[in-house]
Amino acid sequence: MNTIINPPKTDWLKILQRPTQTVEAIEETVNAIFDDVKLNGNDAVKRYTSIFDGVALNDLFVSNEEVIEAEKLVSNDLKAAIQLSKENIFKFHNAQKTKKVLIETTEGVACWQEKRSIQKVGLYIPGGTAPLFSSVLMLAIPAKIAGCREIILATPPNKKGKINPAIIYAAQQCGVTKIIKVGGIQAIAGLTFGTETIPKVYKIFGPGNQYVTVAKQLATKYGVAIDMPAGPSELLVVADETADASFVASDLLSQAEHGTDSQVILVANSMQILNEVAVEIEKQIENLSRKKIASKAIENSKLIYVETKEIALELINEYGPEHFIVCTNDNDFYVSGIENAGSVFIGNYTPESAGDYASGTNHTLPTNGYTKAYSGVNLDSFLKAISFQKISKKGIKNIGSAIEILAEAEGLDAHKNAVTLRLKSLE
Ligand SMILES: NC(=O)c1ccc[n+]([C@@H]2O[C@H](COP(=O)([O-])OP(=O)(O)OC[C@H]3O[C@@H](n4cnc5c(N)ncnc54)[C@H](O)[C@@H]3O)[C@@H](O)[C@H]2O)c1
Ligand SMILES: N[C@H](CO)Cc1c[nH]c[nH+]1
Ligand SMILES: [Zn+2]
Repeated sequence: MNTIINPPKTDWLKILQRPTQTVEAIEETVNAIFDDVKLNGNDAVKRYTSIFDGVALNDLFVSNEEVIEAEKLVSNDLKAAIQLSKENIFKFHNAQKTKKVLIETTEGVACWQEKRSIQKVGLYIPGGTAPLFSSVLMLAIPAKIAGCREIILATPPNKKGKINPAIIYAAQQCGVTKIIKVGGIQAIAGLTFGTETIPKVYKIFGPGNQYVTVAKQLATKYGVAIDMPAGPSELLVVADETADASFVASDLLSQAEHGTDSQVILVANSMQILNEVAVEIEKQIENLSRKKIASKAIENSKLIYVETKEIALELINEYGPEHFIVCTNDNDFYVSGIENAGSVFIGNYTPESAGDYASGTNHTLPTNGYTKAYSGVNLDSFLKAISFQKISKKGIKNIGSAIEILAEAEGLDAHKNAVTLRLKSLE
């Protein structure tokens, strides 16, 4: 891990660069696969599954037999843990329901807003290096609360053409309509264009590696909406001498183990905690089953010392981390000052893993600096807001002449006439 002391502001951009590839670097591959899937449907989807996942599939869908088998393969302990996680995610997302907003803007002019669900949604569940069944809960639970009608889940198969039973079980528990055994760019292409058997959806959700993330971004060219670019995991911890170095190191490693292109950063006002965390990382990494992946990610990672908390906060907002842990003697300063972050974890006893699995918040979050403009997945991600207005005779008299003047000033006679005719009818 690189230690950087008091970097000048002019260096921040370079220091805070993500290790992921750019859209430009992956675009060509995505475009070629999109064109092929658009033209050749399932044949192309199967061909790319064979190239990238090393398996020749006959059927792209999880069968009823596989659903029954999955239920038997998941242990009771795991089922109970899934249940607790499901309940907390449900509570937090159900509480996000909003009431109809209604207001009379001028006497006789009623305006209101109501939410409606997006009817067909595609959920991408990563499965390349770890079967992220927790992401099923994070996406399918709010989709169901919102009232989405068709919930199509796509996830890569293993070399035997199977999906991890916990993914199937979680999907079943959360009311997913269909599971497609397809991952990567070909899955996003299938959900974007539809094939002989894969339904075309209106919005695609979910995290994934850089290929999946770029494919989602390019899918928007074809009229499909996406939740956000949710790529390789990131974590930034701000800590001082009140933090526990072993806790901080464990948190940094928890996100480093996701992928070689994950990035973790420690910002500190104390050289002591910085050094202690570095030692702890070396120690703890030895016992990880994904040591190789975590070590590679740690190479992309930084320990940054800055003089003051004000400088620390400015740097953190410039980076805009997906996950932000605050462990200092003045947590309120960071909590009230944070502008750009996906999800914030406060205090020594709030590990990032809690948000990944069971606190109730959503773990599908913007990465790569997109926290500056995007929210993480929440109930509203699965809803659209429709506005309504109803104007009475009194109402049109009240606002009619203003509309006429505005329409005339824009040179739009027909707009003006639509009001003038009504006002005349009321004379
Ligand atoms: N931001 C978030 O909210 C969030 C949440 C969970 C996970 N993640 C991230 O999701 C990612 C999961 O990645 P993963 O790889 O394990 O699973 P994945 O399912 O995203 O990707 C696997 C697929 O990538 C495709 N692929 C692999 N190499 C390719 C290549 N060279 N060219 C074209 N396609 C290729 C294959 O089709 C494969 O099925 C990690 O980076 C993790 O950090 C992010
Ligand atoms: N930390 C990931 C989001 O970046 C989500 C996850 C799923 N499982 C474990 N972690
Ligand atoms: Zn995680």
